[in-house]
Amino acid sequence: MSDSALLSHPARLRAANIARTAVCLALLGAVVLVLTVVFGRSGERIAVQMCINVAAVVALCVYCGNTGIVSFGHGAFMAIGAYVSGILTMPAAIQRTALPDLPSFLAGHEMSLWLSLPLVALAGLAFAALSGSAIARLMGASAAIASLGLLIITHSVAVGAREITRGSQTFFGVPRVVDLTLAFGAAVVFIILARLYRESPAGLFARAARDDPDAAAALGINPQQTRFVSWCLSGMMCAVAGALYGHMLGAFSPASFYLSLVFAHVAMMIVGGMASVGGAVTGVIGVTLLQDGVRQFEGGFDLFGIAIPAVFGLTTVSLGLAILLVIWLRPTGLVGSFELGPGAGARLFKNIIRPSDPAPAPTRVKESVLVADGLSKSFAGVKAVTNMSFEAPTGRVTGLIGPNGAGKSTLVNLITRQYHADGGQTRLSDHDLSTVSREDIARAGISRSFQNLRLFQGLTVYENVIVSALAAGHTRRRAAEVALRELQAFDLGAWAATPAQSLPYGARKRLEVARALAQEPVILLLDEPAAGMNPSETDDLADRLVKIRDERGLGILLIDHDLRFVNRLSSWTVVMHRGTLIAQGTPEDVRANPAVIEAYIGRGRTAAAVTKEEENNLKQGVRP
Ligand SMILES: Nc1ncnc2c1ncn2[C@@H]1O[C@H](COP(=O)(O)OP(=O)(O)OP(=O)(O)O)[C@@H](O)[C@H]1O
Repeated sequence: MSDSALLSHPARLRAANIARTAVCLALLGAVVLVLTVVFGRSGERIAVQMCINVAAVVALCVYCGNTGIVSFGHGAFMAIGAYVSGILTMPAAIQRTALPDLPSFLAGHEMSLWLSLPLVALAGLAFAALSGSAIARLMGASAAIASLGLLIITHSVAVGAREITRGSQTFFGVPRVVDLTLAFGAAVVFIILARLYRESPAGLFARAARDDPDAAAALGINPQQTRFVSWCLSGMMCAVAGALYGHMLGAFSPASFYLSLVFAHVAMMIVGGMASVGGAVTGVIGVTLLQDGVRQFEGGFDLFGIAIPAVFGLTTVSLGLAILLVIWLRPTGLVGSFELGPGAGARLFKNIIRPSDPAPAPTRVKESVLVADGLSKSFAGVKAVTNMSFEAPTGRVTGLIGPNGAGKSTLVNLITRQYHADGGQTRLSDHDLSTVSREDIARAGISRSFQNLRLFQGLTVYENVIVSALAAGHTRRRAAEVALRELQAFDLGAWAATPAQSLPYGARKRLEVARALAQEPVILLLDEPAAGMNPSETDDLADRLVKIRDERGLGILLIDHDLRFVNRLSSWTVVMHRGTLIAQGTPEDVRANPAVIEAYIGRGRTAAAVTKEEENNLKQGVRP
């Protein structure tokens, strides 16, 4: 493969990412310019506030956008940042009056803002690590409520710690050094940081775990760890944004960082769309302009000679209406799940991977054997799998068949440790896998597809595959090569920049197999990869899998109800019925086995009573 082809593909994606970041920056820059040129001093004041809000909401989105969890706790980090920086930068003379009982190690530092910011970031990080060790364990509504609890606790502590914060009284004397240049610069740095994190391996892992924690864990990604990393980075950035906010205000109290600020930021994030940095920026701009526009009319106005009286709370009501409207018309926010700019919806960068780009050569896996030894599992008395033993070596496709409810998927879930076995053992050659974590199964070289599609819906086709290669421990460059190879192997290159959720059904099924293969597994477990495909799509998938089996030498455990598909690929078939092994052998032997015929066709009849037509169907591999 030519170097230029290899280089051009990551380079094209990098260019698309830079262009998307530039779109965010240009959007903010244009609004700031218009505000300052058209409205002068008052416009500049709004622009400073807007830029600080952009920094805060983008920081909030680092957690919320990448994990899918709405946090109400980020006001706590902003408060910490503002108070830490306020204390460190306050002139000593004012400090003696304002905070006479301040502990001596905190007093009289008189630092510049620039010196205080790294300490603010450290304080934010330390608090985030402490709180994150608990909050990162939670998902969804529980995590959101826990974050609200964090906000309430921090607020109470701030009100109570009078020697340090002046309690609920105004904390004054903080140098007002934040001008438009500094606020805009901070917003730019925060946007770039958030974009870099979003596209980094850690950001991709977090987004994958957000979309499907089980599928992410099956790739070796630890969902809790990804939430912790996002929380820490987000908390640290929020603390810095809080410090800047404090230095913009000059005087504040714990109430300045409490519910009204938090809800305003969450509203901005929801209006714009929390899954993207562009969404955060758009939300802040939209809500700020709406609020400032409506505020002009709050004190009453004249409409064609009719005096409209003052409406108290008009700004809040309009914000509430905006949120309702957006949630109703566009639940994912104005920008949606994907970044603004080229690449979104695969419009401009449709052919990120051209069909003409040659794929790097696949590697042959080293010989191993997957051994299931006496595996059992019951669900509330239902024996799903009982004492199942079989082997699936590399270099062979092992078919695993059985009627509905036979226990095939449960068996795969036991091997991949999604379920914990009641008894028995799984080994990969000499490596005992019976007690390792789900993530370690992937690291041991076993990857899988799921019976029901479990793609990362908020990721593009390319991201779905590269995240798998990155999770397998490849460098970014190597992961890009592997992703390119798998996308080509499954004819998905033209859809590289398309959101996975927009693919046609057959392509989605192929993408799940491509994603599993990007781990370069020793053993691949395919749970009904052809389910729902039409005959030509099934044949096409079979051709691709045959090629992969021959080229790479990996072992495949193939489950499917389409016996023609299974028989075409596998040279050894394992048959389950009611959770137990009823036969195994070559496909021909298995087809002639009376127990198999009875399990499939008998339904209470004996093998002798099977009609000629039914027997022929089974022999030809027609789906029973
Ligand atoms: N999480 C679960 N909780 C309770 N029962 C379960 C669970 N998973 C599977 N079962 C039960 O275990 C038995 C085996 O189900 P399983 O899905 O493994 O069979 P299968 O062979 O994969 O079936 P199919 O071919 O229809 O997918 C069924 O009776 C099923 O209802």
